Amino acid sequence: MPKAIIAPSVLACDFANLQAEATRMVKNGADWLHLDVMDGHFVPNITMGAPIIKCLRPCTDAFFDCHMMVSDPAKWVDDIAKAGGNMYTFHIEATNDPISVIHQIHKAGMKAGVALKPGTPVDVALGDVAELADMILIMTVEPGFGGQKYKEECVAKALTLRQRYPHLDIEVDGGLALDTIDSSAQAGANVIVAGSSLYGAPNPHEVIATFRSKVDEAQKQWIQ
Ligand SMILES: O=C(CO)[C@@H](O)[C@H](O)COP(=O)(O)O
Ligand SMILES: [Co+2]
Repeated sequence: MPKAIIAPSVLACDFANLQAEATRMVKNGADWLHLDVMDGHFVPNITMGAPIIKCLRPCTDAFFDCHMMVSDPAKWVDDIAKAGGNMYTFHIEATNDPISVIHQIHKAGMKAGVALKPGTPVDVALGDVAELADMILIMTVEPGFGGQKYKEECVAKALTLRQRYPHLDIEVDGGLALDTIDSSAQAGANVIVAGSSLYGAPNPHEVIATFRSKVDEAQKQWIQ
């Protein structure tokens, strides 16, 4: 059964101390690091790109979960692969040919994720996309900024996916915290991204452990 994977979003960290802030979460039990790449075009914000990911790569062995909020997903695949990205998750709204982008990502040696904005119906990810992708990301806020309010209505999409694809990694991203994790866990999401609720916590280790136990417990209902 898919196991809980906790992926702190470094978007909420002190970027002046990116190395220490990233490794701090790994020491606190994080499985992955979630790196939000924004191009100022697909979303109204600019964050980091391949040069920063490349600098961070020697600092940790953690799996780099690259969330690509970019208008041209095919354009950055090779750069992110060379920089040390492990998962390349692009937005389905940004391409007419998600299948060829998935193939390009695999050819570059990365896992392929496909992200859906809150207003995008889950139907676009069913069938070939879910069968070829390594992960589907259900956004629970509008992409572009950390610290937004969790949109609980989005988790119905995770439930649809989990019922059809018991082994698929399903990620949720946006507003995940101790008071919102339950609905995502119950809907079958197993990869939990959290920025503000982890970097703002006095005890990130406990928050990560709680996320993990809630997800692992909820996953038991889907498959043994
Ligand atoms: O992709 C995004 C925002 O576009 C996220 O990864 C956020 O960075 C999550 O931050 P919180 O909502 O947990 O503060
Ligand atoms: Co993200």
